[in-house]
Amino acid sequence: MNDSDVFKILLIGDSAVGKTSLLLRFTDPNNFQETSVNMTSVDYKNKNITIDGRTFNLQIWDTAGQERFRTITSSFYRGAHGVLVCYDVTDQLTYNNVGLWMQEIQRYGVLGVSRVLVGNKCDLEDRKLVNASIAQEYADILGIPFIETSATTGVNVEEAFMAMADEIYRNHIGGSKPSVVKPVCGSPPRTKKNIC
Ligand SMILES: Nc1nc2c(ncn2[C@@H]2O[C@H](COP(=O)(O)OP(=O)(O)OP(=O)(O)O)[C@@H](O)[C@H]2O)c(=O)[nH]1
Repeated sequence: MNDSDVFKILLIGDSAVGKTSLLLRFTDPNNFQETSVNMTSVDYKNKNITIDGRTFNLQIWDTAGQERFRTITSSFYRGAHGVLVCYDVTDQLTYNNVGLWMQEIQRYGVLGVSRVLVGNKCDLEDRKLVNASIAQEYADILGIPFIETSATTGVNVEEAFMAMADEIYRNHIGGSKPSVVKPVCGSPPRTKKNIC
């Protein structure tokens, strides 16, 4: 596998939005246990995926709690192809802070880094505070995919990482595959073609 076939992907967002859970659910779905998430200190995990018949290695990095102290350094962002910016759909503040995380990406990220906006914990329907249409509007303004996920049930987790991989594939490799994302838990798929 060439270096160009490795996609470095970061998970960022406020503390406790479910970044580690998403990472573990995606990379090891059969062994996913919520109880082990808090005890696990993850740096990064790998998973191979296929796009247009070509295999790519996703190297997915977790902040391992550094964001609590706002000590994410520029080295974390170095060489990143894509960033999943995560918030918790039941916690308005984590959504309000998404703009700050976008600024961090601009400040430290490489030019043209791909982004996907992820609203996690969509299984907690009764406690939902962040309206998906507001998040979708924001993502549309930025020209990036938006998707709601649940690391607990697994809903849309694979789709979120695949949307990220598709973005990187198109932006960095020059592939033409459009991201097809099902943004809200249970809504019909949506094709995104107008990414800058
Ligand atoms: N209901 C529900 N709970 C979730 C979901 N994802 C994560 N959680 C819970 O939310 C809490 C925080 O999850 P983490 O995966 O540790 O979140 P994090 O963003 O990595 O947190 P830090 O390590 O502080 O950065 C844990 O108790 C998880 O079990 C989800 O999709 N639904």
